[in-house]
Amino acid sequence: MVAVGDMGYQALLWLSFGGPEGPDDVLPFLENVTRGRGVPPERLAEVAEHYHHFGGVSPINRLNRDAIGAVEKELAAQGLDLPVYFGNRNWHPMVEDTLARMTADGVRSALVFPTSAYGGYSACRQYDEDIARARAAVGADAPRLTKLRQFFDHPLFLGSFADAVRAAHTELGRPGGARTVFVAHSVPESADRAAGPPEEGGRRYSRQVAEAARLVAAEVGLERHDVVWQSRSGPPRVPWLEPDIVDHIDALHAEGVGSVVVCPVGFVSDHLEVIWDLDNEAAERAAELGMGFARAATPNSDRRFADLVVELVREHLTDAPVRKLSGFPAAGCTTNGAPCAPRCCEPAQRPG
Ligand SMILES: CC1=C(CCC(=O)O)c2cc3nc(cc4[nH]c(cc5[nH]c(cc1n2)c(C)c5CCC(=O)O)c(CCC(=O)O)c4C)C(CCC(=O)O)=C3C
Ligand SMILES: [Fe+2]
Repeated sequence: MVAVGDMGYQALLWLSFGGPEGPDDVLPFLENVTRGRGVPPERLAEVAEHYHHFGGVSPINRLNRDAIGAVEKELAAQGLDLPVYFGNRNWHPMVEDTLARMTADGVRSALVFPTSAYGGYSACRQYDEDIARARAAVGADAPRLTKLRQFFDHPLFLGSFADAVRAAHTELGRPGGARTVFVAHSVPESADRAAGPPEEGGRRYSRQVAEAARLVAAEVGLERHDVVWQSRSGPPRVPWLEPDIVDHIDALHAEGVGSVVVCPVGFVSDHLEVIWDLDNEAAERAAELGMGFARAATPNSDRRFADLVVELVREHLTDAPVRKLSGFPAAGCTTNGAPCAPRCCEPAQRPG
């Protein structure tokens, strides 16, 4: 075993979104997610119903625990002695509590794996805010926390989506006959414009999503593909990234497209927004229109996901080459919650 502590890090903190684990958790969880964000009460009630449809349990915590188990095995297999801790932004185990435990266990410096591959406020900068908030809650003894970089263009991340898209086409059984549609979480137009350092011209989130989709499409050898969005929230008068996946299925039907493969390239696991908005709503619309529908799996279920995390860790421990397939700048790796660059992905001014 290599004592990674000798290299300056004593732990890996797995930092995720969090989700309810029973009916009584749903409302307090949603209040944590939306505090101060101007999400209308009608939208909250609607989303609460999605959770109650599954008994008030989001799969996200279980998926994270499964993935952590796989990463622990892979770290051990590669001879790296690095304990993994789990903390969330919005639900238990809360990152503040996890960081307090890490501090009590004597951790002085840790790496952080955020369960989002992309830049932008919700996908990157808000995890920096979580890190800063947890350190402030712990106080002067808080460990130094170094977040791993954005991995939307990593060959292991894109490779598992490429295999999943191929498998979904096989499942549909219409080789070359189905349109492939990549989908990511919508964000407000204003948030996307503010994504990235201002001198890069904004839109880091939507440009990275489009680039990830392009790279997967190229690896699969797709003739054409589309990039669309899901799960918009916020007041209707505020513009968000469009088109929405369900509207897009209507548009494809009108164009004469007979079947679709939907690939949730914006996410790492089959959490509630994937199983509700895609497997439920989008699949239902396709069925109503008589269209074929298959949804590509997310990387969490692929054993390469653990390899990806360990490879990102290794970038910090050795001079291992940084593997990335896009020409976009590597970003997101910062310490103690600092932004990637001045004014990078600044949070929008929110009502209230
Ligand atoms: C870019 C992005 C990602 C991908 C990056 C990443 O993975 O981090 C993501 C992931 C997720 N979003 C999730 C759940 C929710 N997101 C909400 C609300 C919002 N998401 C936004 C953006 C994103 N969200 C935004 C701009 C809002 C509006 C409010 C605000 O400005 O913050 C709401 C409130 C209700 C609603 O308005 O829909 C819920 C319940 C879950 C957990 C699902 C589960 O429980 O399994 C996950 C992984
Ligand atoms: Fe979200």
